Amino acid sequence: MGRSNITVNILEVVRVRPPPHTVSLTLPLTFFDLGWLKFHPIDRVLFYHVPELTPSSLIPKLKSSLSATLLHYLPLAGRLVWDQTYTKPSIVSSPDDGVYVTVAESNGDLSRLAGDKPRPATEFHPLVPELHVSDEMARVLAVQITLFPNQGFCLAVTSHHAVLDGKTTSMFLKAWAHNCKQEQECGSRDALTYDLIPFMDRTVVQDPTGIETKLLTMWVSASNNKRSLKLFPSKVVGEDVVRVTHRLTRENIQKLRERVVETTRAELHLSTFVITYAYVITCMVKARGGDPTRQVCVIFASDFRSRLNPPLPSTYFGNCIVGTGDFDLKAEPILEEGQGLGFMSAVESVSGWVKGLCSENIEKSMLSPFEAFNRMEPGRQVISVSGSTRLGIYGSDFGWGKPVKVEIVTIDKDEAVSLSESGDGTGGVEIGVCLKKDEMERFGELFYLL
Ligand SMILES: CC(C)(COP(=O)(O)OP(=O)(O)OC[C@H]1O[C@@H](n2cnc3c(N)ncnc32)[C@H](O)[C@@H]1OP(=O)(O)O)[C@@H](O)C(=O)NCCC(=O)NCCSC(=O)CC(=O)O
Repeated sequence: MGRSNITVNILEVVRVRPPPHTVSLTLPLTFFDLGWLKFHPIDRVLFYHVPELTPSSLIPKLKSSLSATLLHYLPLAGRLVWDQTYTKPSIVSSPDDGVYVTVAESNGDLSRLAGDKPRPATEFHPLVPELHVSDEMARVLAVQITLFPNQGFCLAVTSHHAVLDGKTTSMFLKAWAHNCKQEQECGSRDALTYDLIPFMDRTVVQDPTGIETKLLTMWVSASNNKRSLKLFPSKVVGEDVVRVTHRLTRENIQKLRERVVETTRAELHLSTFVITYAYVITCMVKARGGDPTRQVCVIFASDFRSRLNPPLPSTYFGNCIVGTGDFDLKAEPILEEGQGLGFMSAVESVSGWVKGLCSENIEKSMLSPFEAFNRMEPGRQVISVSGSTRLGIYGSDFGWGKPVKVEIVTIDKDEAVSLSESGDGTGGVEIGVCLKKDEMERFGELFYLL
């Protein structure tokens, strides 16, 4: 693979504001948001293949449609603030705020970057913008547009995880894409459809047991009794880490599902997500190998909008996700050889976690990571999911067609895998994986044994 000679030159950094006369806004964080306060931002890159595109036809349209979209998504133009006199952080947005947009140009090969084959993980880093974060203030969203002359462009969105979950980010991207496409096709914009207009009333989030206060106490004590928005330090991604996209077709998933049904009479939840994640966990644990008595941390986030009683609107803006899984899962049953025993064990675990999702467990799920991550031995394998199989991210057509590929860049920081519905709309799943090269080779060999 060799060292990369891709260059990315920054042409400009501009602040895109909402339309004039927009009001100021303050939106407090809820306990769902607070759980993610110090987690690294999520960097997504959407690649578009448009060889005939010129910068003058792309950049002004993306900027003006972003401005129009911010009218509905005002918190994204703003800042997260937490000074020493506020009990909890809030998002504030004033008319002078805006989203920083970086415009860049690259000599890279878009088809290769947007392909599936092994690529150095670090090659994606110059494509994503920085999100400014200090003790008192954090930007909420940053955007980078990188042009690949005669090939197309990529759009990177870096979002603060205490403000946006996957559902909110995908809703915003679809709204922005809708506005941009309309502007090109009709020279004007239709109103956003109901499903793209965010619902911002925070009073619908109930917290009868005071999860918010407990989380705030933990964050303050984790920062030497200071109120600080500083993020946890991120792991440096080595040059030996590669990014690969693996795919399961709808038929592959069905074949795996039948294998489970033939093996057990247990009533399992055999959704696309359960089969896919169990398969990925099996390959990850086997690719790492090692001491069979070791423990593995396996987690994923679930969307609780429809799981709360009463449910929240599906368009609720902010985080409404809860982490689930097992911090101390035994590797041994997953490492079992023969008759797909390891896979069966992983399916039973993931199925059990999904079936067990209920609002009564929210407090435990929100608070337990603090204790668990403090006591885990260094180097424990941690498997987690970024994105999801039903966010519809490939629907983000800004007027130049659907993205040819979407990557979640930040999975390389914490050995997460990214999941998304396959871009071709055939019901398969795309799985983004970042591992050291030798471990990735073992993962690939196991994955394609199917
Ligand atoms: C917990 C889950 C992952 C479990 O998924 P499952 O698919 O197993 O379970 P489920 O009950 O939702 O769906 C089971 C079956 O119901 C049907 N079904 C359910 N919802 C559907 C929908 N919207 N459209 C079509 N079918 C649907 C399907 O037939 C599916 O089976 P079948 O699948 O076989 O057709 C999911 O419910 C969930 O919450 N997903 C969203 C997670 C999320 O938001 N992640 C992002 C975290 S934030 C993050 O990571 C950062 C970021 O992204 O920026």
